[in-house]
Amino acid sequence: MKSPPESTRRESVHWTVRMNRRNRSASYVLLFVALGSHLLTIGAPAWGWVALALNYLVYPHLAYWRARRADDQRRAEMHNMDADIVLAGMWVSALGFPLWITFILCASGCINMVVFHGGRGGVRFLLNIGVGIALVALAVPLHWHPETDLRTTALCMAALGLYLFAFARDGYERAIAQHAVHAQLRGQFDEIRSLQAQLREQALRDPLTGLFNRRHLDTVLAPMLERCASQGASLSLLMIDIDHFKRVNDTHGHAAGDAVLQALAQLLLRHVRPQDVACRLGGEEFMLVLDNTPVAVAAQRAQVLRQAFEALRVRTVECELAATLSCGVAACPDSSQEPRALVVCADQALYAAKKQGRNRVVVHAPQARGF
Ligand SMILES: Nc1nc2c(ncn2[C@@H]2O[C@H](COP(=O)(O)OP(=O)(O)OP(=O)(O)O)[C@@H](O)[C@H]2O)c(=O)[nH]1
Repeated sequence: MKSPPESTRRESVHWTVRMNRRNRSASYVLLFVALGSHLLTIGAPAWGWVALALNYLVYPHLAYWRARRADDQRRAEMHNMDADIVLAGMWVSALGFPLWITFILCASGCINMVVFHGGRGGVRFLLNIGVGIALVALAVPLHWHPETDLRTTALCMAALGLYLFAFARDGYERAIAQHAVHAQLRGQFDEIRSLQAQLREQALRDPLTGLFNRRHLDTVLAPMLERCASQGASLSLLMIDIDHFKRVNDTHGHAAGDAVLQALAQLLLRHVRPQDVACRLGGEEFMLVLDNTPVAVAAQRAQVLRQAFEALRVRTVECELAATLSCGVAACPDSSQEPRALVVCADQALYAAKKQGRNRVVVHAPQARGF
């Protein structure tokens, strides 16, 4: 993979590098004071002070500089943390394992490792501290000098307290930031879900009339028929077509035709029950699925609809329109129990209604009945 250009690399600093720089610089000043107090007590030679200044005042900046320049900044920062602990191991062993100093260096190093590596971080900490001790042991014999004076002990306590405070504050800030991101994601997720629901609804609706479309009919008809069959109930289809609709368009324009289609859709919605399904199949063709309705009742309802539409006046800006409809009725189980066949039966009945002069209801049956 191509690494980002030098300028971009400089500007974007990984959050681990940024956070550790701040924490390392601050806590290392505290450690400089605490360890300096101990060096003062034991009368350390000049090179001890130089090493202390290099490690606790200069090294944090070198570590940051190195990680920031790295191609993989996070990885480089993890190596910095390894180096922190190796150096801590060298200090505690060189000083004869003073208990308080050993405790604060080990506690802070171990916490860091576990936070970034989980349980394995504990093992990594032990390996690194062991390497530090071993390096010193290779150079000088190890000795045992566990005591620190009161001043150094108090400074160690203060340094550890401040380190833990800074650490906890970082954890708090990260938790707050994560909470904000989580809330934002939840908001976006809810929005996506509501858009999906809208899309699903739109995919099933005819945009002009708001009625269901043929796709929805195909989805619901088979299960409705199955339920009726299992309950021994009837289900009726009303296939409705506006008569001479082309004339409406040709005479009054497409917008007037649309108004008639919408008026019929409203009429159908006023006449259906919640369990019925009203669809626009396309053009000027509509379908009503009347749940749990025997054919005779369906024919009566179709007749009521036909009359209501005939009496309806559709007002547009330019004119007032009237139209009629023809309707074919087919019922389950009378005509068929199979969805497609039942639709074909209703279509045949509609065709018969048109053929018989329009503005009428025809029921599909072995002996077709007209009204
Ligand atoms: N305004 C409008 N017209 C439409 C729409 N969809 C289809 N049409 C028109 O509906 C008309 C249907 O005409 P035909 O299929 O010949 O039927 P018809 O004139 O109603 O004649 P019959 O059904 O035999 O009584 C055509 O002129 C189509 O252009 C629509 O969404 N809006």
